[in-house]
Amino acid sequence: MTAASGELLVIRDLVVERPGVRLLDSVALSIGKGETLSLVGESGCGKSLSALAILGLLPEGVRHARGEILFEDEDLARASPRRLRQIRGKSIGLVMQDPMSSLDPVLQIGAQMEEAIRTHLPLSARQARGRALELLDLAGVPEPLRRYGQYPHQLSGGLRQRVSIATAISCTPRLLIADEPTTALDVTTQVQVLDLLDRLRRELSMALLLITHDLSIVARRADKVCVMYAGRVVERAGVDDFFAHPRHPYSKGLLHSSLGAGTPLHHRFDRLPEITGSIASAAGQSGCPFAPRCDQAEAACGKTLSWPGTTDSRDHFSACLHPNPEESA
Ligand SMILES: Nc1ncnc2c1ncn2[C@@H]1O[C@H](COP(=O)(O)OP(=O)(O)OP(=O)(O)O)[C@@H](O)[C@H]1O
Repeated sequence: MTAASGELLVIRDLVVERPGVRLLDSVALSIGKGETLSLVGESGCGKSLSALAILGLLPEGVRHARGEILFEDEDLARASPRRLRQIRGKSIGLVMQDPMSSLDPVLQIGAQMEEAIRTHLPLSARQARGRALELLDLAGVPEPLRRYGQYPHQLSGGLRQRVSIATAISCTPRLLIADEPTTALDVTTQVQVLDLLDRLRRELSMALLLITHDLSIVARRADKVCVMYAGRVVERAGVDDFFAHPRHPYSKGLLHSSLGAGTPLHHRFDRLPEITGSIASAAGQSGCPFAPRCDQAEAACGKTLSWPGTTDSRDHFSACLHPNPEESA
């Protein structure tokens, strides 16, 4: 997993902390050009913080302690605030769960899009207006001219999310980070917004980092998946391989608890246990963070702080001491 292999983004050994607490621990992942990587895991496992670390937007009091974030071979973890401002919005776009938090409620849609566009592109006001209307159209916003003069509260949730997507892609970024982009939307609108992201990814040759807790979205939309637990990546794989041969006990539990009877993804999860207990704030603590909830845990699991995990021949990584039964057979 090197930047030289043509990957767009390579994160290695990323550690993020607040005083006395390690929030992200040895996070490693990579996204190829034009690829969709899904980051999954339950609430508080570090998905959003990983995205914020990429963008150089860690919250106050939270700091990057170690590791590289290579974007097109440039280490963003060591980039200046000025350089990060150039990259954000231009080379890397961000779409958040609640469009109201990225849209300014007192500014007309068009005005805020123009502002975002002119921050990065040397366009006149007239050209920026043309570009904004083009982007609204590209993002499937009906009657772009009318919407242009409206305020965010005058739009439905789905339309607001389309506007924030249109703004995020205004400079044709190479990477779009979408943090739970459909969680606040009804089911039909969710599908439309995911379809839109997929279409834009293909048309603009963008890579997509799709943060979600919904494995059915991962199955349908992603090329690769990265499962996080308590600030660590516990499993990383191509999507087909992940659903056919999940390796980490946490992933297996996650699959089991999220797949209803009759879900056609894979039959083998019928035998897997529910995940009991709750996520431990265990990042950085001694031993496997999942051990307290794992039915395979044994004494060794509590003593393996620096367990590096294993990567099999299909580039499928799992941070578990126990091989799958089929691997050890
Ligand atoms: N501003 C902050 N200051 C201190 N700790 C924070 C801050 N934001 C997040 N954290 C901590 O970092 C850890 C990871 O949080 P993060 O928001 O990345 O989780 P998440 O997986 O995105 O969860 P969710 O699905 O609920 O959004 C949590 O333990 C959280 O309490």
